[in-house]
Amino acid sequence: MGVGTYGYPEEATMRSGGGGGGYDVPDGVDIRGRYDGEFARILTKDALQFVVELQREFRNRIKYALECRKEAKRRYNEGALPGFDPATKFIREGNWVCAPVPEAVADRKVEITGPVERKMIINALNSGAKVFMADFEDALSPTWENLMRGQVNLKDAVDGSITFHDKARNRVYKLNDRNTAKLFVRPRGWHLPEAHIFIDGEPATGCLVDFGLYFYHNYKAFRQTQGAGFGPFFYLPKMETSREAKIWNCVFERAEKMAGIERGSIRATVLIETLPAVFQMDEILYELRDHSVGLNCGRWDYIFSYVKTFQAHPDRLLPDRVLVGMTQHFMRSYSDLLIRTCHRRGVHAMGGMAAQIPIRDDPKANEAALDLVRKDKLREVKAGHDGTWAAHPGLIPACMDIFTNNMPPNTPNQIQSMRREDASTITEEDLLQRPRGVRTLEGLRLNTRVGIQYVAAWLTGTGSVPLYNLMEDAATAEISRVQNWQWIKYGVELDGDGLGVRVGKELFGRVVEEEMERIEREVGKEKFKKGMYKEACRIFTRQCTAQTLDDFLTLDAYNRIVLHYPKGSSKL
Ligand SMILES: CC(=O)SCCNC(=O)CCNC(=O)[C@H](O)C(C)(C)COP(=O)(O)OP(=O)(O)OC[C@H]1O[C@@H](n2cnc3c(N)ncnc32)[C@H](O)[C@@H]1OP(=O)(O)O
Ligand SMILES: O=CC(=O)O
Ligand SMILES: [Mg+2]
Repeated sequence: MGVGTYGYPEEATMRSGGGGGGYDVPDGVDIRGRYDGEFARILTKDALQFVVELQREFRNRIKYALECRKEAKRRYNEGALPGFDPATKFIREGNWVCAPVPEAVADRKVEITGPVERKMIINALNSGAKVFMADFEDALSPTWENLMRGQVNLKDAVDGSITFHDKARNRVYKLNDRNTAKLFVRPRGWHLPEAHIFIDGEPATGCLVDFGLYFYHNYKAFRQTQGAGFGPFFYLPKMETSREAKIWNCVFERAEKMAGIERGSIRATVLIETLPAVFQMDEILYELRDHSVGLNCGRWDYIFSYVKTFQAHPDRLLPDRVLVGMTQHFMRSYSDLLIRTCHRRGVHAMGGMAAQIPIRDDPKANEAALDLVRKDKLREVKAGHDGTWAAHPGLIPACMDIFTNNMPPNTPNQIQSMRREDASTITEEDLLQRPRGVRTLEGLRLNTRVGIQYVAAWLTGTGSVPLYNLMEDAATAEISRVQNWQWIKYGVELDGDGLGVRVGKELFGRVVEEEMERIEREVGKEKFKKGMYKEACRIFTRQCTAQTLDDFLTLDAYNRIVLHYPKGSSKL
């Protein structure tokens, strides 16, 4: 059987036909995802028309921005280093500030994150965190079911009607009457297509679908109930340049015009999570200055991006993944410069995610994990961050205590009090400094064990998982993948365990075999057989041993989760 653009069977593509099997669509739209009465509440003709308008207006600029990424990659691969752009020095040195932070989101001491799953949305909004970042990105496997259910869930959450009945435990979940977290939504990155919705004969841009449908259905209720006249609020992932931020700014302006609301109503926090973007923080804020509520240290993707950017630089190999933390000089410099930049421009400097999660069955290990989280948060608040991320409700009290007790009393943030002028001396060399540490066989094994299990979960519709007592999502899995690739490509010596062995395809092949056996032992034969472990192993192994590094793990794996109507209703 032939394979279509995204690797799915052509037969399915051809049989899908226009009209999306029941959805009422505007001209130029072909819905190829499964029909569902609930999804039809979201995929209304008007909402789709808005997405179509965004797609038509911005598709060429998005394509151009992605071409620019390729061009930058070519330069880095030829030996260039990312750095500050002399042409935009006037922006970095100018005295402009962003629009004032809306009162509704002035206090962001702890933000919980999680996929747009129904029970988790309720738990997160009730969790006591100041903000909930509902995720279509790192924490979500973008199956048609997950995306559309996610939109339904968010709509119900914004209008306050969301409930969930856990039949197994006979427990009903609903929102607290008061003090629910403020909702931010993170759409996918620019690079991901939405292959279940075709517009003018090509897949829609994933993030325009996520943004467009959410905005269209929720802006009115959101501004009344959550934003005090502002919002909706967003997190924007994986950008590399201010050119990309400018597109988002125009998308926001377009949305505000469509809705007839004031310019600057929509607000967004940009994740600084690529190496090129750390040199563009002022420029990114400048483009979004009327729509900004700050920047966030997306530390996991940032580490991934360090490897990716330096894929052709064998002198910048990473040590074991567990050793690349926020105390490495390049990571600390990135966080310090982000704080200084944000506070100078009058917006939040948000911290990132500690990977530890509660360990239920081992109080001692649980206390040790909590201690690591506390240390990480203490470092963040003392450095000047205005808030941080928690992956699990069980971590919120500890994070909240640390941020509350280490900020000036009764202040929602430290934008004014922690200027961090000392960070103005941070240089390109500081931001690029090679991470220190050793490489071990256990590091290679752990990357492999975690990477395969993560991909297996992702292929079956789960985008964030607990593995070995840590939170794993697309960003952490990317580190495992690219680090293996880098070590194999350059035949690095494992210098940390006294073995002196060099990594090559043969050693990696043995590691994969042994780790697959271990995974089977750990998850049990039944689950192993029923799960997608073998498929995940094929994808992960191919990517780790490829001659040239794939840009994203999830772009390749996405081919495996696209299901076109009427080929078969969803198995996920
Ligand atoms: C790099 C980045 O981008 S980081 C941001 C993206 N990543 C994330 O958002 C990860 C979010 N966290 C999670 O997905 C989960 O916490 C995991 C997968 C790490 C752990 O999940 P589990 O082991 O299932 O958690 P656990 O069983 O301890 O959950 C206990 C309860 O807490 C709830 N819970 C756990 N995490 C969350 C969360 N992030 N938000 C809301 N509720 C949560 C569960 O729903 C469960 O509720 P219940 O008791 O009512 O049934
Ligand atoms: O999105 C957050 C990250 O660390 O990556
Ligand atoms: Mg990320």
